[in-house]
Amino acid sequence: MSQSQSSQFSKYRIIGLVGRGQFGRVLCARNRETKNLVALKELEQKRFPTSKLLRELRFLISLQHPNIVSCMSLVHSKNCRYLVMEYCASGTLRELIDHHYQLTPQQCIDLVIDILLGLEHAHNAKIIHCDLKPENVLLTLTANGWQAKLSDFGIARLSQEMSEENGAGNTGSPGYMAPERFYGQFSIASDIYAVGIILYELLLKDRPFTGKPSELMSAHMNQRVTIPDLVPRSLQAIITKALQKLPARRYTTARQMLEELQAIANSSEVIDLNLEPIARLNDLPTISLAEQADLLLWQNMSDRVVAIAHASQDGEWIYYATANQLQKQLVAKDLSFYEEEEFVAKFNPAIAAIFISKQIIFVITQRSIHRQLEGKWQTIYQTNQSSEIQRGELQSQQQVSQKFLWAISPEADWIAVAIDNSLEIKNLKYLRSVKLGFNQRTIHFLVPLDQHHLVAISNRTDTKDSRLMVISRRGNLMEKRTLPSLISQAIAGQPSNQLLLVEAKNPKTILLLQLKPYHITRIVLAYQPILIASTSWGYAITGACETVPMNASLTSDRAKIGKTAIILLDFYGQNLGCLEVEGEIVEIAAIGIQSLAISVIQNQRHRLCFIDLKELDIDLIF
Ligand SMILES: Nc1ncnc2c1ncn2[C@@H]1O[C@H](COP(=O)(O)OP(=O)(O)OP(=O)(O)O)[C@@H](O)[C@H]1O
Repeated sequence: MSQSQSSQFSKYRIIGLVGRGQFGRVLCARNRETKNLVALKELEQKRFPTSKLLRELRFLISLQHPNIVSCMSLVHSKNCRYLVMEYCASGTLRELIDHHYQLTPQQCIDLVIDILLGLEHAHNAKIIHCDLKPENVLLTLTANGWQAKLSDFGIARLSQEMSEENGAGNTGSPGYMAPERFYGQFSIASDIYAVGIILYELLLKDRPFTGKPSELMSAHMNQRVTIPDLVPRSLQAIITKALQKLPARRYTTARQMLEELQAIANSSEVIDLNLEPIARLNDLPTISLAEQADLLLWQNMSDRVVAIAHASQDGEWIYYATANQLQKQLVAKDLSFYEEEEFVAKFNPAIAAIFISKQIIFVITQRSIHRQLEGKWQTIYQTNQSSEIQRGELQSQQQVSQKFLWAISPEADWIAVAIDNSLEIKNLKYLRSVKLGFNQRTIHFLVPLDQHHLVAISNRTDTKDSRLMVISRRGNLMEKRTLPSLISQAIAGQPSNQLLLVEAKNPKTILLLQLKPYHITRIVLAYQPILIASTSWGYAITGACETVPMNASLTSDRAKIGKTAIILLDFYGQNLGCLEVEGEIVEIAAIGIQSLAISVIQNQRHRLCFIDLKELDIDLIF
């Protein structure tokens, strides 16, 4: 490795800490020139003497394969050495396994096939991994699943070598270690054994052997593996062969195991395999709110509530819009009482959304007449004594079919408005604005990110992917990323830098996207999301309890909804609980930190309902 290669730490801009391993920290960084993301992995000088590390690096850099995390170089900062690696934005296979939901059998097999392809390439280059486990399999997102990439090649082997030299015995993870590894021996067959355990764990959310390291050692060496009958015989046979105690009885190459898996991957036995019951073991109970009437505060409304927002003062001031009217109402923080609603103002065209920050209430109105859009935003500055009104127009001269999109900064000092491929960001204090054009690219979603930035998302139907652009409030393009799917909804999370996106092609699938460090988690929900509210602890997502036909129009679908589910997710996408409400929820908003407000239609009656989450048996971190 040349000196110039190893001294270019400054060409990377650190974006954030991704994780910590036994060798040190892993950072997400951007190459200032190419704008590509990389992972910088700290390697302690003491643990890895430079000569040995450089020897190993020669192998690592030569290992180029789509299923192996590629290593680019070694760079030095003042205090540390870093391995520069390809960045994998969807975390590790461990995180995927630990989520509540179950992957499909096809997804499990595809991930294992990826692992075997990477292993085959390394084994052909005479490199054995030695420490294969879900923590060392990194993921990138693809259109329908993930691409698995093996990491820590060489470093694991070097670490093993260093421990042996120091008389410390074996390194490795006992849960995945083949029997011979406990005697300090390893071969291609030891990696195959670890793949067998990973396949078992992906399918069954458990490992064949668990316990303390000494118990694990004895189990790997002596105990027979039992595979539940649920797993088809063809898959059982593959796992059993990979997990033979004697290395010579296992698959002799990764290719052999891969071909057997490929042969059964599309068989009816595998396609029809229903792994859902396994995931259900971890499922949280669904709370039916009809049976818990005392936790709710219901109120009959004369009209449909189309928008809800709140401002916290001595109690919770709830603002809500019914068509052209904005009203407000004081509700006690513990929902023990509410006062009569008060009229605030009338609007024309009808209200589409309201947003409150500090004492400013934003009201967005819009209507479409003959494919011509008419829209306004209006702010009402409210204090106890007076209210001051500021108005702005959202005018479009063009014939357009889509809506205006808008994003308001958390402290309401700018508003961004997009229509088709143009974007205007208006500073509300100085009433100055910047305008941007995006050539042929239509903006489909606009999301405020923090006080200084917003995100514009554009779906590209020709390439079936979407482009995400981080734009500063002054109109500078800060960051561009491509997502491998089309998006049908996008909202900002309350920790700035997080977005929740719904995939258009996989309608039950959401993406939680973290920008610093860059991270994407794909989550499959039990229901197809309809409305999403971001809260101080995560997200509340409504979904129709009945399956909604994919090709039916939204309005006709909604008419059929008898019960609506509210799925509660934390910021990591973990399921916190599920509520079921009679009727159709047409609007949802977080009220303070522990309540939700929902607008419900049931038997053609309109109701506004407040739910006190603190009283429910749900572990929310308030
Ligand atoms: N190339 C990468 N791209 C994105 N994230 C990465 C990358 N490499 C590592 N990470 C993240 O950093 C964390 C720590 O990684 P690291 O490889 O140092 O430790 P580990 O594999 O968890 O444990 P060990 O130190 O035992 O190998 C991982 O859990 C993963 O989330």
